[in-house]
This record gives sequence, C-alpha cells and structure tokens, in this order.
Amino acid sequence: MPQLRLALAQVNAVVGDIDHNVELVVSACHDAARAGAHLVVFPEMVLTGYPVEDLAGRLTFIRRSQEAIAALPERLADEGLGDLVAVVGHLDSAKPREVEAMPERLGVPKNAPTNSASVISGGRVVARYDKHHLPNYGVFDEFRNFVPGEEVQIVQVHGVDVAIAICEDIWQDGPSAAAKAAEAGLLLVLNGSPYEAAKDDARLELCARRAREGACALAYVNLVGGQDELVFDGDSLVVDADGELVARAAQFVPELLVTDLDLAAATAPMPDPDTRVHGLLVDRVVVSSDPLPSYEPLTPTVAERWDDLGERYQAIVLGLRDYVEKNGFRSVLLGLSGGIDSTLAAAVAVDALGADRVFGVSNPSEWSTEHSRSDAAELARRTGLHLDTVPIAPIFDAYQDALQLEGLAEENLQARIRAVIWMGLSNQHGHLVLACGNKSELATGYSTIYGDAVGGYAPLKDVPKTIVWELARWRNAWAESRGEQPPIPENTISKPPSAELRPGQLDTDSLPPYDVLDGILDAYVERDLGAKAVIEEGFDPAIVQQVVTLVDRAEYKRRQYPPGPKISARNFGRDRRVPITNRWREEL
Ligand SMILES: Nc1ncnc2c1ncn2[C@@H]1O[C@H](COP(=O)(O)OP(=O)(O)OC[C@H]2O[C@@H]([n+]3cccc(C(=O)O)c3)[C@H](O)[C@@H]2O)[C@@H](O)[C@H]1O
Ligand SMILES: Nc1ncnc2c1ncn2[C@@H]1O[C@H](COP(=O)(O)OP(=O)(O)OP(=O)(O)O)[C@@H](O)[C@H]1O
Ligand SMILES: NC(=O)CC[C@H](N)C(=O)O
Repeated sequence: MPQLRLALAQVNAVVGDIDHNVELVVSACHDAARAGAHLVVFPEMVLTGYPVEDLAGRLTFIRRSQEAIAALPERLADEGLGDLVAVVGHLDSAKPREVEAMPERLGVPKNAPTNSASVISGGRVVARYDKHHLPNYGVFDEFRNFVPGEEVQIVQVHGVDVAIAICEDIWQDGPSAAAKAAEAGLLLVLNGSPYEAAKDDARLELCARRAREGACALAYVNLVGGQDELVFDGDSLVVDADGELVARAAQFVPELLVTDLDLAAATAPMPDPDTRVHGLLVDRVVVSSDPLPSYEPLTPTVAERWDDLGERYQAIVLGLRDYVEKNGFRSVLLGLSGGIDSTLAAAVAVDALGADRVFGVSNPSEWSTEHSRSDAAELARRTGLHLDTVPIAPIFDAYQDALQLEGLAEENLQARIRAVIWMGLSNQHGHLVLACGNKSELATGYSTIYGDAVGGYAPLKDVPKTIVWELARWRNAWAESRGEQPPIPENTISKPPSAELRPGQLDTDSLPPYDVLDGILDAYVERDLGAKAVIEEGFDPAIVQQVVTLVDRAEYKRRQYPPGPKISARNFGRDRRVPITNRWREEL
C-alpha cells in the first residue's frame, strides 16, 4: 500500500532570476497539490538557478536568496498549499557551527554561503540541509564558493523518515550509509547534474546502488534547461529499496513526475541532541507521524529514452534555445556555406527556435562552388529558414586593392569579410550570430580567428566532425520516421568537406582524414594520453606529431571561441584547462 505520493518537479530555473524561480516553485506546488502529492521536491538551488559561480560571493545576492526562501512558506500557506511538504534548493548563510568547522585550507571566505535545501511545511521552514560534498572537478568549482554542511537531516512525513542529500553527496560515499543508519524509508536527492553522453545510465546505476546501500527508496530530481555551456537534461527518477526503477521523467523537457511509493514506516527513535552517525550529527524533525489512510495507487510512468545520438542532438537544441531565450535574443544568424557544419547548426537552430527565427546568409566568393549556393538554398527550402545572399567578391577586391595580401592571409581575409557582414547584420537586426565550428576544428585550430570563429554561441563546439555527420544522418532519419521532410540535403552529407578559401581546397589538404583525426583527438584530448601512448594505439607517428602540435598551438584560439553546449565528458571550456603560454611539448 502506498504511504506517500511524491512529486519531483523537474523545472527550468534561470540563474539570477530569483523572482521568476519563486513563481516556478509556487506554480509547481499548485500542480503537485492538484495531483494529490504529499511531498514535492525541487532541484538543487532552484531558487537561484545553478550554477551561480561567483555570484555566491555577493552579499546582496546571498541576502536576496535568503529573503526569497524566508518568504516562500507564508506564500505557499497563503495560497492554500500549507499541507504540502516542499523541499526547495536555495543558497543561504552558513550556520555558525559550519563556519567554525570549515578547514582553513578551503580558501573560501568565512562569510561564504551554503548550498542548501529547506523543508517547508505549514507555513514555515521546518528543517534545512546543507550540501556536504562540494564538487571541484570537471565543470564544477563549488569548493571555491561554498561552505560544506555537516549534518544528516531526517524529516518524518506521514510516518516515513525521509533523508536529504544534494547532488555530489550521492557521488561520494556517506549519505546512503547515514540514511541506513538513521533507518530512513526514502532518500531525496536534489540535483543540478549537467548532461554528458551516457550519463543517464551512470546516474541510474548510481541511484540503484545508493538505494540498496541505504536500504531505502531513492528519489532523484534534476534541473532541466541550458545555462551557458551546461545543459541540464532532467532525467529525474525514482528507484525502490532494491534499486529497481519505479518511475522516470522525460529528458530535456520540464515535467512533474508524480509517483506513489510504498515505503518502510519510521521505527527509529528520535535521536538525542548530539547523536552522530558516521561522525555526523543527525537532526530529525517530525512534520507528521500519522500514516495516511490507504488509497488507490497511480500507475508509475517511465518515459522513453532518446537513443545515443538523439540525446546528444536534443541536448544541443536545448542548449541553444535556452541561451537565446535566457539572454533575450529573438533570432539567430549564421553563414550558410552548404557544408555539413553550418547546415547541421541551422537544422538545430530551426528545431530550437522555429524557422522564422533563423536567418541564414550565403556569402559566395570567387572560389565558392555552385553547390555551396544550391545546397544552402535547398536547406532553406526544406526548413523554411530565411536566406539572403551577400557576395563578398567586391569587398574582397576593395581590401586587396589596399592590402595586396597573399597565401593564407589572403584566404583568411574572405572568412573575416564574412564575419564583418554577419556582425553588421547582428548589430542592425539584433540576431545572435552562431559560430559553426566543430570540436575537431577547435582542437586543431582549423578556423579563422575573427573570421568564421566569430559569434555569440557555438552549437557544435563539443561535437567531433565524425559525429557531426552522424547527427546529420540521425536528424534526417528521425524526420523520415515521422513522415517529415529530412532537413539536411543529401549532397551536403556526402560531399568532401572544404573551406573553399582557394580553388579546389579540401580539409584533407591540411588535416588527416576526420576518422583518423577524431581517433587521435579522443586519445590525446578526451583521455589525456601522452603522444607515445597515442602512437601505441596504432596511429601513424607522423600524423600523431602533426595533430599534437596543432592541438597544443591552438589553445589561444579555443579561449577566444564562443561558448557552446557541453555534451561530452571533456569539453573545451571548463573541463579542459591548459595554459595558453606553454612550452610543454610531448615526447614522441
Ligand atoms: N599564441 C597566440 N596568442 C594569441 N594570438 C595568436 C597566437 N598565435 C597566433 N596568434 C594570432 O592568430 C593569427 C593566426 O590565426 P588565424 O588568423 O586564424 O590564421 P591561421 O590559423 O594561420 O589560419 C586559419 C586556418 O584555418 C583554416 N580555415 C579557415 C576558415 C575556415 C575553415 C574551416 O574549414 O572551417 C578553416 C584555414 O584554411 C587555415 O588553415 C596570427 O596571425 C596571430 O595574430
Ligand atoms: N560561402 C559561404 N557563405 C556563408 N558562410 C560561409 C561560406 N563559407 C563559409 N562560411 C561560414 O564559415 C564557416 C566555416 O566554413 P567551412 O566551409 O569550413 O564550414 P562548412 O562549410 O559548414 O563545413 P565544411 O567544413 O564541412 O565545409 C561555415 O560553417 C559558415 O558558417
Ligand atoms: N551539482 C553537483 O553536485 C553535480 C555533481 C555530480 N557529480 C553530477 O554531475 O551529477
């Protein structure tokens, strides 16, 4: 028999827009109450958005966040939601004991805040948990910004003991053992867990393991939406005490996941003050100790998953859409060369924003092939995006009259003239310019800085070229499976890639074939192998030397490249930080 109807509110919070986020929370509480939920749980730091980075150091921001969480219980009670128990993530001031316990070596100011979750019931905050484990690897810098918590928090709701953890807490040992020692029936986990390929499988496995260790059900609620380079995929889920999946929300869209749970009733006595489990203080608060009368359970929902390519595509779409919307742009503009990169970027933009908000520009030069124009026109016909043509030959000639550039300088001039045109149109019409480079180009510096590398956002920045083609094929196949026109012209997928900056130029004039290049990049960039180890994987030593040299030299270009959605375990951004000025060279 179920004891608790639980609602997981997978919402799209906006960093820094506390008023908006409060409204999101109130509205989801109404939805949860209408669905008959007894307990509603929100993601990590839902009131401030996540991650707030160094905003956490501003006293004005900390104060506003505290005011918001302080005012929320009364607001919920006033709106008739006083009976609902809500667990809400926010930022708060550290408790005196936490400040005292904080080791000096943290290097965090003593007035740094905590990453907290408050339990709201009956018009007041009845308990507050502060995150213990502050991740400081990959894209995360929480050690820099927060004071760690040090208490285990148990809240009894309708006779069930509920433990609380925040995101990284379950990636480290501890909370599940504490939940077990405290004999909790349910562990709630509030998350701000960004997407990367296959992470959903890792999360499910982790949640199942922690549930078994804790001998309790586990409910995991994650943010959804884009925030600069991060994309939160949602993927909220519930597992039972055996680690079996009970319910799962859809990926990449907001959802209120409502599940009835059959949970172990609380039996543990109230702890004495200063009781410790695994060295941690336990605080247990009783909201309601009476079990609910039995009721007819809902059928749990388990949303279908995207396949591997589908989820990467949807992550890029959501990342672009939220960057555009949350930064107040109406439209995007991109140069359309008829090549695979700009075409895939355009297809993503149309899926993210609708064709009416996507503006393509064809900028043929003296060396442009006929298919560069006809393929761009065919893309516009298939998708309905706006297409204009602005030839660059007269502008190029005017520059050359003045400059007489030769070789690479002359070639790059074309890319830079295009960039001036795009930025001019952006200034005039307010479009956000998209840079269309892929991860293989970024790795090797194969783009013209202040030329095709200009822009405000780069949707394909974390997509290796071989995956660009796979995503293009996936997108067309997805359209076909739904009886729709595939957006990407076949010729765009099948033709050999070329920058078209000189007659007959091919990417392979400067780079190894992309399947070889991406194999080497996977070893050298994603897995950080030394050059010798890359060669031992079977790659030609001369090609490895060429690629490693290109990668090492191109750091300055990558640092100046626009942000783009992280979809891999190691993006060029916060995941891989190497010096620009750097004389380290790999031995071969
Ligand atoms: N360490 C450093 N720190 C800061 N700036 C540094 C620097 N080293 C060079 N620079 C600057 O960068 C300049 C060189 O970079 P840049 O001007 O980009 O020129 P560069 O990298 O020499 O050439 C661009 C390459 O990208 C290729 N491309 C261009 C356009 C499109 C595509 C494509 O298919 O997608 C490919 C093109 O064929 C060529 O191989 C130097 O002149 C200097 O001003
Ligand atoms: N003729 C052109 N008209 C408009 N934009 C162009 C043109 N040529 C290049 N660009 C812009 O510069 C970027 C880099 O050019 P490049 O030709 O290397 O890329 P691509 O054509 O998209 O892909 P590929 O490298 O597969 O050909 C393009 O993605 C596009 O945004
Ligand atoms: N916000 C966090 O603590 C995130 C860290 C965690 N390992 C994740 O990505 O899921």
